[in-house]
Amino acid sequence: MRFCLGLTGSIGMGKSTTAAMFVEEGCALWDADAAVHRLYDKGAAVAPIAARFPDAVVDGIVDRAALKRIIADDSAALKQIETIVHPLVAQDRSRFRQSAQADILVFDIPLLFETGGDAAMDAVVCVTIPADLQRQRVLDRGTMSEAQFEQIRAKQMPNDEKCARSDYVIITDTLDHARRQVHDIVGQIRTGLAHA
Ligand SMILES: CC(C)(COP(=O)(O)OP(=O)(O)OC[C@H]1O[C@@H](n2cnc3c(N)ncnc32)[C@H](O)[C@@H]1O)[C@@H](O)C(=O)NCCC(=O)NCCS
Ligand SMILES: Nc1ncnc2c1ncn2[C@@H]1O[C@H](COP(=O)(O)OP(=O)(O)OP(=O)(O)O)[C@@H](O)[C@H]1O
Repeated sequence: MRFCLGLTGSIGMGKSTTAAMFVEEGCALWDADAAVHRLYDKGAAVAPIAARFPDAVVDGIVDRAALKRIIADDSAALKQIETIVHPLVAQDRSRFRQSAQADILVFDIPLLFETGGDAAMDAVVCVTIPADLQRQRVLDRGTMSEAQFEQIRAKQMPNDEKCARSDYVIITDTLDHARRQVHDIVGQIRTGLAHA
C-alpha cells in the first residue's frame, strides 16, 4: 500500500523546506507550485492565459511579474487564472500518483483545503509559525511587496483552521526541530504501513 500525505500551510510557512526533509526520508514528492512553473514555461497553461491576458505572456512563457501586476490591478484576475490553472495542475498530480515509486507520496499543495484536495489524502500535515515570523520570512525573500503578500494571505484559509483540520502539525521554527518532527511522522506512517 502507498500512503498519500498532503503537505500544506499558508504562504511562507515552510512547505518547500519541509517537503525537502520528507524527500531526505525517502518519500516521493509532488509540488503544486513546481507544477504551475512547468505549465507556465511553454506548458499547457500558456495558450489559455494568453487568450485571456495577452500581456502576461512573453516569448511563449507566462511572465509571473506581469501576472502579479494584473492581479494587483484587477481583483477578479486571480480567480480567472485559477480556473485555467487548477484543472491542469490536477492532471499533472494524477500522472504523478500513477507513476511514483515510494511507500509514502508527499503532495506539497498550498491550497489543499481550499480546493478540497484533502479528500484524496490518507493524512494531512500543516506547517506553521507565528504570523509575524511568516510575514518577515516572505518579505525577506524580496519577491513580493507587502500588499501582494496581504492579498494572497487574505485569500487563504486562516492558519488556525488549517492546523485544526490537519492530522499532524509541524512547527518550522528551526531546521533541526522541523527535521525531527518529519522523522517522527514518517516513522509513525511506516509503522502503520508495516501493520496494514
Ligand atoms: C500569483 C502568482 C503569479 C505569484 O507568483 P510568485 O512566483 O511570486 O509566487 P509563487 O507562485 O511561488 O507563490 C507563492 C505562494 O503564494 C501562494 N499562492 C499562489 N497562488 C495562490 C492562489 N491562487 N491563492 C492563494 N494563494 C496562492 C502559495 O502559498 C504559494 O506557495 C502565482 O502564484 C500564480 O500564478 N498563482 C495562480 C496559480 C495558483 O493558484 N497556484 C497555487 C498552487 S495550485
Ligand atoms: N524549519 C525552518 N527553520 C528555519 N527557517 C525555515 C524553516 N522552514 C522554512 N524556513 C524559511 O522560511 C522561508 C519560507 O520557507 P519556504 O519557502 O519553505 O515556505 P513555503 O511555505 O514553501 O512558501 P510559499 O508558500 O511562498 O511557497 C524560507 O526563507 C526558509 O528558509
